Amino acid sequence: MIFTVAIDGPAASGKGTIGRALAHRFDFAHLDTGLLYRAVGAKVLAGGEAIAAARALRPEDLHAEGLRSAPVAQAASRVAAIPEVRAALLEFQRRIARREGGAVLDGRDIGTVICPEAEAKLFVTATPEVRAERRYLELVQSDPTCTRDAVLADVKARDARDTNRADAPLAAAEDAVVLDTSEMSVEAALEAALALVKARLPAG
Ligand SMILES: Nc1ncnc2c1ncn2[C@@H]1O[C@H](COP(=O)(O)OP(=O)(O)O)[C@@H](O)[C@H]1O
Ligand SMILES: Nc1ccn([C@@H]2O[C@H](COP(=O)(O)OP(=O)(O)O)[C@@H](O)[C@H]2O)c(=O)n1
Repeated sequence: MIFTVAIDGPAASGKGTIGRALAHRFDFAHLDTGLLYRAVGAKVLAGGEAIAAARALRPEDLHAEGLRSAPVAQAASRVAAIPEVRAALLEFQRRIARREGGAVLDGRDIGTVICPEAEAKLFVTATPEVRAERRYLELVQSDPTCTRDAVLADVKARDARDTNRADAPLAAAEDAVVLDTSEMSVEAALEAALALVKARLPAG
């Protein structure tokens, strides 16, 4: 069966949490596409050139140390605005999206550009303040010097860059179901996502 769940939304809205849970539930593959841009961003921070790094990206690069850090997130959103970087990463994502056995991809442009034909599309969002608090609680564990204000500024800067770029900007597909998780528990968000996927799965 070919079945794609496309999950898009701004930073720290809960895309990955929902994506992982759905993939586990239905035994689908899961690709956190942000990791591709983070891996390219990390290579640029290490002195590489963005387009060359994107073209040379290998699956093991997605497991590199430190990809979740704030500086790598900012570098990711800068390289993500370069059309040649996006083009270099497109085929890999499409192949996974349409693989036999089902797939969940989360990112910014899955329902709009990578897989417009996805059977189920979710746009997960929350207020910048709620998202920054969630991300702060994660980041402070590995970097005790990080502050709520700095994380909120990072989230807002990245959202603005991702939304305003010309190529594949962050946007909800017209046929996406919007899930605002600002006042939703993880469990409630998962339940809503699960209901959408179940409704779209072929009967039987
Ligand atoms: N509905 C929710 N309520 C509270 N915390 C959440 C919710 N969804 C996700 N989180 C937490 O917020 C953080 C960011 O979630 P994540 O799924 O990694 O977001 P994204 O993939 O959009 O960046 C994680 O620590 C996650 O446990
Ligand atoms: N499909 C995607 C996924 C991520 N990205 C970029 O990669 C950055 C990091 O994405 P991410 O999904 O890991 O970020 P979080 O939502 O986890 O904070 C984003 O800010 C975007 O600039 C993108 O442009 N397109």
